[in-house]
Amino acid sequence: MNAAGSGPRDVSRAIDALRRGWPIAIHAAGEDPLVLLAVETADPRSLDTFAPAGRYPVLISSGRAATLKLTNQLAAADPDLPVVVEPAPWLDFDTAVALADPALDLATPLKGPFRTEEVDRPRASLAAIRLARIAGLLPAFFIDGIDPEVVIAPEAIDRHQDARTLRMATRARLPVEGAEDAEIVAFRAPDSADEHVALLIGRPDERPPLVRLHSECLTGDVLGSLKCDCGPQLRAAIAAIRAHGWGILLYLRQEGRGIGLVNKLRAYRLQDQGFDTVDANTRLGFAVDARDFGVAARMLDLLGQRQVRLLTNNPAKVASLEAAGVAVAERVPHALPANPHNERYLATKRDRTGHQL
Ligand SMILES: Nc1nc2c(ncn2[C@@H]2O[C@H](COP(=O)(O)OP(=O)(O)OP(=O)(O)O)[C@@H](O)[C@H]2O)c(=O)[nH]1
Ligand SMILES: [Zn+2]
Repeated sequence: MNAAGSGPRDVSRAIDALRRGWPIAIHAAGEDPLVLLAVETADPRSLDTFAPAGRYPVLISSGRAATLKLTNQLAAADPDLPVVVEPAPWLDFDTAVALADPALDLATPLKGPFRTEEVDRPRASLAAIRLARIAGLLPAFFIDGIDPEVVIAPEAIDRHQDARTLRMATRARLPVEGAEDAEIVAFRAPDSADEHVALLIGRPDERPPLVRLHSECLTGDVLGSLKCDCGPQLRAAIAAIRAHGWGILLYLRQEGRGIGLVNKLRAYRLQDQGFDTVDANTRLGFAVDARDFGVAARMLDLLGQRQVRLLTNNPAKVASLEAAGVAVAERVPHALPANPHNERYLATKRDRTGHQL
């Protein structure tokens, strides 16, 4: 096996490989390499090439394992660690897909029984689950197959996600509805495809800016989805900043609270089956909120702002921005009227994720 790649570019290669259905390995210091093939992008042929002897344990996230009631054999295990499902004659490709993808949980009972074991390469396993999220894939892998070309270290993923590499790319005037004097500033990091933008509204004065951190929501922002409150919040933020006199709207490319568009739509499909927004994320195997507001702090820093008034109902956003070095002088509530389609979503945010609505 090649030496573990250490540059962030290797992470881009690893993400690309996983999305194409090619194996990669994660090699943490002091552990054996963990060879991975993403279940979502594998097919029976690539699995056969990956594991010619037909032995392929499956690595799934802790949340997914708990959903499938596969954690009870692991009494002493760390509840946050991913879980390995041991090979079994009935663990064929389709069954592995059913382990990975909750879409059919209610329709087809899972074959079994399955034996699970604690991961013996905890750092690489955690990094694998993280990488799946960054790649927008389901967090489940066939493991221990043939040596792949791309090998990365967990630290390379940290560096890949490091907000300090973000730079201003360009800026221009952008008159928008509700703020005709706005200016847009685009930010880019060398190793990430995410292009974040800031909308600067009004003329700075001695007061801290009114700031909104808006996480991308294609369905709400662009298509007018009524399932969430994003679209109205986006427009109301521009109006509130204008009314305050000046401020900044950060449009962060953190679709689906950081799990990506496809995984968010998978969560919506689970919500169609009756699960709420919190349980849907857990069933998929993700954290309830996978966002990192370090990017927002870095953007504010590059714009010369270290103290803000923050438009949000989410105290976790305030805490995470402060942890990243931006002082929040005041939290300004940003609640909008509910509609029949987002009533339950807003109630879940209030009751389960601490939103002050
Ligand atoms: N995973 C997932 N993401 C969702 C769902 N509904 C909306 N989102 C995403 O949640 C994000 C919107 O959250 P925000 O409005 O920025 O933040 P918040 O945590 O609700 O806090 P506020 O600042 O009070 O609005 C966007 O990235 C949406 O795509 C859902 O059901 N599941
Ligand atoms: Zn939304």
